[in-house]
Amino acid sequence: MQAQTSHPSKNRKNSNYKKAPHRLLQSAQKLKPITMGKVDPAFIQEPEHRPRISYIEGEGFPLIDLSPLHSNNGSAIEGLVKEVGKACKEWGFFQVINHGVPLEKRQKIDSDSRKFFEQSLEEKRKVRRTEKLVLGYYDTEHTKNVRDWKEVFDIVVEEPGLIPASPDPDDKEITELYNQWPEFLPELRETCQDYGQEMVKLARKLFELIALSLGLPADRFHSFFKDHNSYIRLNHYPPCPTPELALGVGRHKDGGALTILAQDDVGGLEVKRKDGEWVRVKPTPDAYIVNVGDIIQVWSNDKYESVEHRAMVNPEKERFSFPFFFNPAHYTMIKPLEELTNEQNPAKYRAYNWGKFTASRRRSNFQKLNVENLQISHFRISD
Ligand SMILES: O=C(O)CCC(=O)C(=O)O
Ligand SMILES: [Fe+2]
Repeated sequence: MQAQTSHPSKNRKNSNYKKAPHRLLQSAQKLKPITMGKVDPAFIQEPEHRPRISYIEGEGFPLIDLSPLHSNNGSAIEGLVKEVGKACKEWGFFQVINHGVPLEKRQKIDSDSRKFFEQSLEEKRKVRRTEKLVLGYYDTEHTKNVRDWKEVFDIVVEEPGLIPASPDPDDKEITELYNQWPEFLPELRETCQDYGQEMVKLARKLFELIALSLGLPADRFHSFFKDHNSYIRLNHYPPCPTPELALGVGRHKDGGALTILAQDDVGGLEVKRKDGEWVRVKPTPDAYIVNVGDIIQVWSNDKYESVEHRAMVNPEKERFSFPFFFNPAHYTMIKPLEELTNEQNPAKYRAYNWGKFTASRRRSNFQKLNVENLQISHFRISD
């Protein structure tokens, strides 16, 4: 299937929001967003970043059938590699079907997440994230200093997760990260572990396709992920009475290597197309949404770019999504691959340490800093 860019006005749709019923207002109040009849200003986006209630559905958004991976048909695989390369270059995002992840694993994480988030705040806060315990439940995340209309639960796929204790380059201490599991839902542990293993398998296959699409050997990236530092996030976006002012997740790029997202059938993910338009990714049953993270951008020396995205909220329906963030080992130095640079196309980035990069990002989760959090652009070599 081809990635096409069609004219935005052709795909414009009205989502026809109705007034939020009182009952839903109450459920949204669990996040305590409404003070004195007004939405807490912490959630309100600057006017230029507010979502549009009428949106463009990205009809040209690439949908890639991975079935050739399960056959031994060389020319079909070649076609697939081309499709992946084109999608990475033109969108930085694509959906995959026939990916080999058993549907039951996805259904299980979906149903367990629903059970988890419907518990009282008091129960969920028993497994809440703190500065020391950085995994678990969290409902006050901010993206670019505006609060997100969501609650999340974070899990590392391989335990213990290892990250530097601080962003300070001279501090060699490594922190071990352990998952926190809720007592009221003991099966969540196995569900997430199983799902995580499936995601790792899929991510490795996708990396083989990405490597081939860059003219590299299929296994070129594998060694970076030997001690991978990947995690799963369960996202719950409650109904929001003012979806025109707030976002479930504010605009951002993913800092890791590759993200694989499962979204439910409500929809809300928007991707910034290369022409600058925000387009909505239409939910496709049992498809996964894949996006290039900042690390692929650096490895490929900007051939594939990490793209901004955000999640809209809905006045009537709650929404769930489950991103899997595939990240290399903390000790990995990220820099443009030598095979992809030469005199005409010199490296555009200085090498940086992945663990220190995440440690710096984590610190800004807990302290309101006046500076922008660390970005790959800070390592860009000026022309
Ligand atoms: O929920 C979504 O659709 C997007 C979530 C996302 O981008 C993230 O958690 O990084
Ligand atoms: Fe994201």
